[in-house]
Amino acid sequence: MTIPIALTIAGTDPSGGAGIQADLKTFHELRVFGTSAITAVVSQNTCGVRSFVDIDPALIEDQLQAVFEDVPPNAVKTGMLSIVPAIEITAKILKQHGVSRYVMDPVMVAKSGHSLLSKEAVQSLITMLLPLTYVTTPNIPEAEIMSNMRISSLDDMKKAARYLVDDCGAFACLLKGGHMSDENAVDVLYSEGGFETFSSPRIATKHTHGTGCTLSAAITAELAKGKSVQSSVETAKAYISAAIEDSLQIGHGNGPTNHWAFNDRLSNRA
Ligand SMILES: Nc1ncnc2c1ncn2[C@@H]1O[C@H](COP(=O)(O)OP(=O)(O)O)[C@@H](O)[C@H]1O
Ligand SMILES: Cc1ncc(COP(=O)(O)OP(=O)(O)O)c(N)n1
Repeated sequence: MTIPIALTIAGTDPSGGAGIQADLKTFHELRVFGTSAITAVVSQNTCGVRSFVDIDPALIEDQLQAVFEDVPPNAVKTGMLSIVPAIEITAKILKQHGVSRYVMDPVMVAKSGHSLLSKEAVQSLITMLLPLTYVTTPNIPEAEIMSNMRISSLDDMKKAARYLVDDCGAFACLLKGGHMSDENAVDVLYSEGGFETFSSPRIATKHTHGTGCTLSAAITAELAKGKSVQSSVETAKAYISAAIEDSLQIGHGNGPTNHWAFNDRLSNRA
């Protein structure tokens, strides 16, 4: 039996809702062997980010080489990269190992408002990593910064997604609509010259900590199994929708999503 392996390169969340912790839970639930390289140790919980320390770039590189030499991943995702050297090293390793199934979640600011990416690093994300990206998953504020466009409608989302692919070199862009206020949460996928939308009822809850991390990890897990971009996004959208619908009232702030919900629904259907 071939075991699909996914790698997440990201920061931590000791309270378990976002970052590396959310990614590994998602890989596990989708039956993919999860590996990780830590870029920053972040002190945060459901109430917000308190502080973080960037990991020495040489140690990020060493973690990545340790994974690639021993348990080479079928797909890779990045979350919080925070500083330019972390981006440079990631780009170098992705190229060195010929990684094609790479998902870039351009993490910039946590929901609590704390910046997780330095200002200088935004441009490096665009010039060094977007051209290597198979699927990028910006939310609306991230897509506005990356495309330098104002996004307030579905048409604007389409324009920005097209720009990140046609002008910046990603293979596909899933622009997430979680920050809009429509009745449905609509995400727009642009790839190979075509658009597809993925819609789910907007759930009235404040417990959405880690939704972006979880969605991009689910896409990565499905890509690691060899699924197409469209199929991976479809499964990931079902995973995050169930996880938000059954989200957990843990902690005093924005609680985490529920990683059991997707498989619970599948087993109830069986
Ligand atoms: N209240 C909600 N109800 C249903 N789906 C949501 C809700 N909020 C976000 N989503 C979905 O969760 C995923 C993450 O979206 P978003 O919140 O935009 O990302 P981020 O966490 O990076 O800010 C997307 O698929 C989005 O459509
Ligand atoms: C270490 C780390 N990485 C990313 C995030 C942002 O996660 P996201 O899924 O966008 O969820 P919120 O934090 O915005 O709720 C993070 N918080 N920590």
